[in-house]
Amino acid sequence: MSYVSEQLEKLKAKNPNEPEFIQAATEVLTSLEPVFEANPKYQENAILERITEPERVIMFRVPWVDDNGKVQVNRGFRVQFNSAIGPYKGGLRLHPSVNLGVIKFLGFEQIFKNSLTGLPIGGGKGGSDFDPKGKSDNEVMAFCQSFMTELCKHIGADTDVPAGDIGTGAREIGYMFGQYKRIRNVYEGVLTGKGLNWGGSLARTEATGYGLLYLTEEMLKCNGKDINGATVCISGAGNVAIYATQKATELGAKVVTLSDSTGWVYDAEGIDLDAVKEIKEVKRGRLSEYKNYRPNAEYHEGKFDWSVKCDVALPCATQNELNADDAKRLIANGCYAVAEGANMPTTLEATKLIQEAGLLFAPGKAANAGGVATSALEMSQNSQRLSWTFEEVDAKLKNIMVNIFHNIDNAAKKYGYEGNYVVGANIAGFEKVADSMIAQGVC
Ligand SMILES: NC(=O)C1=CN([C@@H]2O[C@H](COP(=O)(O)OP(=O)(O)OC[C@H]3O[C@@H](n4cnc5c(N)ncnc54)[C@H](O)[C@@H]3O)[C@@H](O)[C@H]2O)C=CC1
Ligand SMILES: O=C(O)CCC(=O)C(=O)O
Repeated sequence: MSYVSEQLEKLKAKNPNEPEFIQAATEVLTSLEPVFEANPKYQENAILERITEPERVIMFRVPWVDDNGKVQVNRGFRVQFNSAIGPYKGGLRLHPSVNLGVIKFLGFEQIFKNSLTGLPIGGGKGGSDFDPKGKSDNEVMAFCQSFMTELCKHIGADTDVPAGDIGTGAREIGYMFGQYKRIRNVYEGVLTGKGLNWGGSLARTEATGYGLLYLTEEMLKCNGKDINGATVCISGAGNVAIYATQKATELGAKVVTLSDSTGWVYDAEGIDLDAVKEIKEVKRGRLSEYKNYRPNAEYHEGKFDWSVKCDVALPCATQNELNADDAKRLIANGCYAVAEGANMPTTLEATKLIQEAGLLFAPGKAANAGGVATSALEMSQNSQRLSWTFEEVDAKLKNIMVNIFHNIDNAAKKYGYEGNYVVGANIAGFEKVADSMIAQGVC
């Protein structure tokens, strides 16, 4: 058994109740086999043993009082995974499915993603099993204040800088920032995704979706295809999905689907984004309302099954939302590219099928890195006490995404895996972190 396989078996035995973390680690470690064979220094320095163990896990009680005066208790997490190349950086997920294994998978992915951006940010992630859906603003504020009352002891502008993720948007970041300032008495860039009046960056809201399209556009271009004129299926209807739809449409593509946790819409004439923004960003409603705006569109209850014919598929909702059966449908329908806007939306089996069928496949840690990259640009602006224009930030974002594509393409080629961007992303993200860990000694 190879050293890498042995480490993977040990990891599985050590973390038996964390399937998402094991899934993410399996993909990364398997990709790294050729790197470990060619570079004995990584094994000698026990890099795999160290990089798969978080530097710190913080798990805490989050008590708050609901609108009926009843005490509620949630569980909070922050996994500070790796600080070799910069302060921990990564979002906070608020969703009932959150547990330690989910946050560890997200934090682990974040190490390599953040490295790929070329910016000085380490990997971390956090969140809670709190569900903001159906809660009043007052209840969301009560939760966020309680959550930050503990979290504020462990973060800081040069230590760990959280941000949004599923369930954490501008409203939640605002409440958390207010509480941090109140307790710590410092005004600093401790969170990203802040409001524009109080330290936020222009284009951060759009960044993950826009970045996904910049990378997809480059990947298609380098493989003789064009986003202009393509039919695109997108899943999700949150921050990433909305701005991916916006940029895809701007680039001349037609987006025909979106989904949320209760159902999905198919609009053959192209998604009406104003309607979606109204439903999701203003009303915080369900996609079932879409038909009120577009009577000719179809609404289907349940999970989106990727059955709509498309050229390009962009899963932008959540982990493991694109399974083997979905992949078979995409392949049968002539789809030629999949790029992940969400974190790990494609199961390992589905990824294998997609790659074996010869479709282009851009993994999330590369394709959705535009969000965290722009967060790092927000941190730079906060440090400088300056604000850049939308055009400046957007131009930097585009440049970062194009560079990421070429770096992962080159890393894949270097190790004999041309066109395998999963392997390329894992290797390109890993080398910088691993070399920094070696330079910093055993820690
Ligand atoms: N917001 C950001 O900047 C970044 C987000 N991501 C990832 O993108 C994905 C989406 O995040 P956001 O758009 O920010 O979140 P969001 O909270 O704005 O939207 C999430 C969307 O996914 C849908 N969803 C959630 N669980 C689902 C389920 N079980 N089945 C079907 N749909 C489901 C929700 O209904 C919603 O439409 C997540 O995987 C997140 O980790 C990745 C990089 C950066
Ligand atoms: O902007 C950030 O720091 C959060 C980004 C994030 O959570 C992600 O890339 O999945």
